[in-house]
Amino acid sequence: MSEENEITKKQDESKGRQKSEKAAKAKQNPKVSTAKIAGRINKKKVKTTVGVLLILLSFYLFLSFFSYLFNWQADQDRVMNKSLVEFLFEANDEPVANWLGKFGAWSSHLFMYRWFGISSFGFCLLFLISGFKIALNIRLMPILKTYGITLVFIIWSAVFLGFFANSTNYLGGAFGYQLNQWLSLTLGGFGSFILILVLFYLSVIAVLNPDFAKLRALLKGSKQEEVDTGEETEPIGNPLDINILNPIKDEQIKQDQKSEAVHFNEDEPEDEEATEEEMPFMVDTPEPEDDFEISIPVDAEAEFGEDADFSVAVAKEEEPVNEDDLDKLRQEFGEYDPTLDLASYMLPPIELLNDYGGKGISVNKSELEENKNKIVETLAHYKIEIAKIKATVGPTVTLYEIVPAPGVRISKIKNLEDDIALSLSALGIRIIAPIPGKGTIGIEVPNSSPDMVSMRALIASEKFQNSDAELPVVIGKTITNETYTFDLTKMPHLLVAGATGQGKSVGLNAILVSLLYKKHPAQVKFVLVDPKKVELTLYNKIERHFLAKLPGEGDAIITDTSKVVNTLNSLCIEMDERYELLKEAQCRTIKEYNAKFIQRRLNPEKGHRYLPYIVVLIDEFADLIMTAGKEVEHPIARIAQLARAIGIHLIVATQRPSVNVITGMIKANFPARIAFRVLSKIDSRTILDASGADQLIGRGDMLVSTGSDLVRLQCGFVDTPEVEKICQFIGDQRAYPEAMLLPEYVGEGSEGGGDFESDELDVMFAEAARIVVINQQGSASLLQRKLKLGYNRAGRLVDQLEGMGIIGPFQGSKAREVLYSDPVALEEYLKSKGLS
Ligand SMILES: Nc1ncnc2c1ncn2[C@@H]1O[C@H](COP(=O)(O)OP(=O)(O)OP(=O)(O)O)[C@@H](O)[C@H]1O
Repeated sequence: MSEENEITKKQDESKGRQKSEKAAKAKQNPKVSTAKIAGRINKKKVKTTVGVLLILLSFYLFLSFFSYLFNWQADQDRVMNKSLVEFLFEANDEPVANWLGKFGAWSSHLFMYRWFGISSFGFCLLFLISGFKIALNIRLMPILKTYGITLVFIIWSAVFLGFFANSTNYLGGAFGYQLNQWLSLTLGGFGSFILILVLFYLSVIAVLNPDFAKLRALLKGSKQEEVDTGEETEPIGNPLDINILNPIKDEQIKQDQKSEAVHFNEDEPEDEEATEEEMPFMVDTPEPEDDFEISIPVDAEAEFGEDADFSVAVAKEEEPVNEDDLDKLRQEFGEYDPTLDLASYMLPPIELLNDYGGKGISVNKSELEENKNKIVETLAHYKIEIAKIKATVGPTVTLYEIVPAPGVRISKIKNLEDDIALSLSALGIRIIAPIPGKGTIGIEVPNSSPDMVSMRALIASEKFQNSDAELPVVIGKTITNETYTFDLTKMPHLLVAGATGQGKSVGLNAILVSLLYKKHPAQVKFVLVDPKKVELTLYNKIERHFLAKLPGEGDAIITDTSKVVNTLNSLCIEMDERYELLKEAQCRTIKEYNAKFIQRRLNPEKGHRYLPYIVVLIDEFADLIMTAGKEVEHPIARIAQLARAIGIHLIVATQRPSVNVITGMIKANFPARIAFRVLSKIDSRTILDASGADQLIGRGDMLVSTGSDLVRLQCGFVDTPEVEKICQFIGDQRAYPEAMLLPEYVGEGSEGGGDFESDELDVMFAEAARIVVINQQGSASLLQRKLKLGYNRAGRLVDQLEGMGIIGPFQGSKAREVLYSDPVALEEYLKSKGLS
């Protein structure tokens, strides 16, 4: 009891000291304190106030203008030629006729008579939309566009109406009337009228930018061909106007709040032998994030719809093109926009995610004090003196940063690492000696009541929303409560390990959800491998938007080992094809290639296409290696070695990070690794090349290694129902006709089928042979399409065509050679075999 009192007393004293010190500091440094005061003025409150005032002003002006239309004659004498002050404070006590009093009479006279006449009503609209945007972050209309159109309309209609006025009045206001007077002196009445009409025409062109090509085409009675997406075609906006990829961007995002240090015992030690009580000790308490506000503009679709119909069929309309023609194309159509096929696609709104950690980080001071004392005691036991100790409270773990007393060697502490951990004997203690980049030693101790980090807060964080990464991923929060994001393209592959139940699946969902919140279906595709058959099934709903699969496969999510082998080999073919395309385009990376394609500098007639990133996620890799061994290891190693430049990225997860699963070859190609809690030090070393993952506390506590440094994070939590809602939201939107098809891969067993007897041949053999020869292309996917066959039957037909000498053997990424160039010769051959 007395001990407790003493601690409380000390804390009070330290608080008192803290306050007086802060006051002293503020006096010494007035600049800092002014900045602090300014910081306290909540920007949001100022914005809300300004916005509400604008909305009220718009209603006030609207009513006063409206009243002016009926009462202007009654008030005009009193308002005429008076300044606001003169009018408000005139001796006359009689009320004015305007419904909104003297100020209403004066302001409506100003706008309607002295300025722009009746078109001044347009200002009410401008104040209203600005007010809504500033106060409530609601975009009633596209702001810039509305401003442009309204201001042009106000000026033009004032001039137009002024043309018909005999004196200054509320039609065109003084502006419209005077301008007309001057114009008719300069150009004459008729000339002015023509000029006004010309101005109208120019304004329409400048503001609305109508599509004259389409008008011309309509007049000629010919319609442009429209892009065939296999579904109902929607009006497609001008690609240059579209910014559907970042609907959250200009929404208000609350920033991560910076850590604020709470100091205990801030006095510097008076003598070298600082006692335990006098030890300088600070606690860093990262403040919880405010409730974030985020809304997705619901009018995104409407905006695109407003634009002129933009039907692009570049490849079909133009003959094979050279560079000059491509330039012409670019000028005519603007840049290519890969998202146009699904122009109305909307990113999932943040409301689909739950807010778990709303209350923020809780600090238990007595727990902190207790842990600090234990650390100091333990170190004293090993004769290690401490100059300073500081605690940073994170969501699940508190980091005690120790500055050893002068003369104490860090290596001494490092050598005693295990003993110290044993003495502190708390679960999940990790010692970092020294903390890289600092001369301090870190001891991480789990909090007794950990806080959850919700995915919602991570997605809404400024860092993620403003990330310009190609494949941005937000996965968790660091110990200092900072949001941790990374670009998957830079990793460029990820190895994820963790014992069962430690948060691996949640982590994988967090990665996928991050990408779904930032990317359009045209930009990224997922290949999902789920041998457990239950973890990833939720993503079935987004098959036609985001998934890629082998031709002829029913389900896009792969659960069968043999299909994994085929898919990985197919990805190798895709990789080779992409390298070929990059080589032809003289680009080094997919980013450069796509940029060139968007600028229409690559010819689709030559096989160039926009290349989406492909993220391959393999859950339970150990299971695969056990069943398929080298068959999967080989293509995975190939992709891992080569695929970074062409946009294929692997995320491989496993429960058992043993050396026969994570082999040297795999490890060498996966520099970035994520470890959730594992069961042994050996597992930790296998995955991270360092211990530490065995000391994590589970439930999303994890270590991320990016080659050079190791960061401890608390993984963002996203529950299955949330993922389901996100997939449902995406799945309900318009989709591509089918999942992205990967290149066809015919397994080794089915190569070089040998000769066939004619009664063994498929009944569609002759038909298939004709299709192959007419198209001069020997592929199963062609037969599948033309004959509407399943993948297996088309594959068998290809074998038979090869066996009968109509097409050549399988050549990896290249199409098979067709050995008959002439349909007549083929018919003769078929006749000779009795097949025609
Ligand atoms: N980031 C997190 N924050 C809070 N709790 C978490 C977090 N991640 C996981 N958990 C808790 O741990 C439980 C197990 O997580 P998860 O299903 O991801 O484990 P797992 O490692 O994938 O297990 P398995 O390999 O058996 O599927 C979750 O149901 C949840 O209660």
